[in-house]
Amino acid sequence: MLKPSRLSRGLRFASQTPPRDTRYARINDADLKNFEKILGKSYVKTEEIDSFNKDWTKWYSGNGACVLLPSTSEEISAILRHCHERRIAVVPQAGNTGLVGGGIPVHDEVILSVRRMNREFDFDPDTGVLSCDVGHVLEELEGKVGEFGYMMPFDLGAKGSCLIGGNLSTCAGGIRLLRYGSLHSHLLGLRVVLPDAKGSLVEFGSELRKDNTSLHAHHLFLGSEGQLGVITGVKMTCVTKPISVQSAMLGVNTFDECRKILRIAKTKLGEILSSFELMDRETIGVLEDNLQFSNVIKTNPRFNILVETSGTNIDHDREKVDNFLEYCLSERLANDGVQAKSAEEHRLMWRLRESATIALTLDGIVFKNDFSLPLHSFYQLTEEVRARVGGAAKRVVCYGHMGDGNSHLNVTSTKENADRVYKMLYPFVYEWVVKHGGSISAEHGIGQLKRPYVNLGKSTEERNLIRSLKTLFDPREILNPYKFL
Ligand SMILES: O=C(O)CC[C@@H](O)C(=O)O
Ligand SMILES: [Zn+2]
Repeated sequence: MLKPSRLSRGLRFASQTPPRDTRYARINDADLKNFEKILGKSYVKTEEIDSFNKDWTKWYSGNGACVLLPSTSEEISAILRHCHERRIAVVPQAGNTGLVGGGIPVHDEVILSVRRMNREFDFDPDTGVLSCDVGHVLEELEGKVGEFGYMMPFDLGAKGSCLIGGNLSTCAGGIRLLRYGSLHSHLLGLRVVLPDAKGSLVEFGSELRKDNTSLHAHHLFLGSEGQLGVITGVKMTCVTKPISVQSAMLGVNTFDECRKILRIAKTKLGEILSSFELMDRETIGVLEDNLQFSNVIKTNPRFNILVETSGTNIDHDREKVDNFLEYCLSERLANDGVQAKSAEEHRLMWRLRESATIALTLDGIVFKNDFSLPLHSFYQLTEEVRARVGGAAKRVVCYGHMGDGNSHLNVTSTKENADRVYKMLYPFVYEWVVKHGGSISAEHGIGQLKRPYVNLGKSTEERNLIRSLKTLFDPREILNPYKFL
């Protein structure tokens, strides 16, 4: 029934695919029968499961033996109880929009999809607290809380297909983090099924904003990439929807000036600043070449900066943005600055920023990176990489959430040059980032891509503690094996 083992592409480049762990049982007919008993026949899939076994970029692919599609926490509990007893490895999967292969099996792990976990939805418009199952699509939640005058406190390019469960387990960041903080700032409680002998269903936290009656253990699950338990429900705060959203784009000649502009944005736009995004000229190049988009700024600048404000008074916010732009232009920090005067202009600015990922997938093999870096070395790495890979790569582009120090350095190459480029990049970039006080995963997670490098810069004490936590939650290590824990 199972296809022969294949290597996933990301790991092939890393040439460190961990071998299949023989402690894990292979699925047999009796297991499938039991899953069918728990879920019903239609929700245990063994055929046409390619879309679950591969990520959307086709970079990772596994041989998951079957896909299970539960719709309640009780069903997940029964599944994990069985998998614990038989020691069957399980990969929890949400919307499958990740970029590091965290929700894709490495070998024949059972895929536990939370797509059907979308019954519960409850929203309190007084407190802004959302309680829901984890299978809701982010954009749908945005629409639902929008009816009450609220919005989700984060926004991602993948919002049309990513699920809130995946957002939580990767601790997704996105373009509004600068204003509203990370998911940790909004998480109040979680319902989790543990992979223990009972398939324990545990409610962590509460729906209270202030609750110091226990350890805030629910925060451990944010960014744990489904390795401690399966999150099935969340209680979190939403934020009020802004009445006025303004966008502006600036053309800038040097990265030093971009840093100065960020400081000015913080002081001049203050409480309404919600995004500060960067795109270098090479990013605009890939958008022009592969998607035929054109830059909103016509001075062919070295950098494009996209600033967004979210506030409650259109006239007041526009005036603030005008003053900010005027200041940057008069101080010659920017060579051009445009404020979006219509919804269409706003859309065109954001289309540029949000389409970079797609434009790159049309460029060949893409080596993706997601670093947090201190601002003084934020762009230095891109320049060093450009000099290092020389003509071997097709493009070296940098864009990202400069306002919170998150750079997406992407390198593309032809198929023929891919191995060469890979060797020039890794581990060089990871070591560089750690040496300069950065993080090798700002918001995309570790997944399969960075697993071999996850211990860089981490102390033995920290690693040992984290290992013991894993064993505590998942004594037979069945949840998302071959990943960073
Ligand atoms: O494509 C990337 O590298 C980044 C994707 C996403 O995090 C973004 O900020 O657009
Ligand atoms: Zn990002």
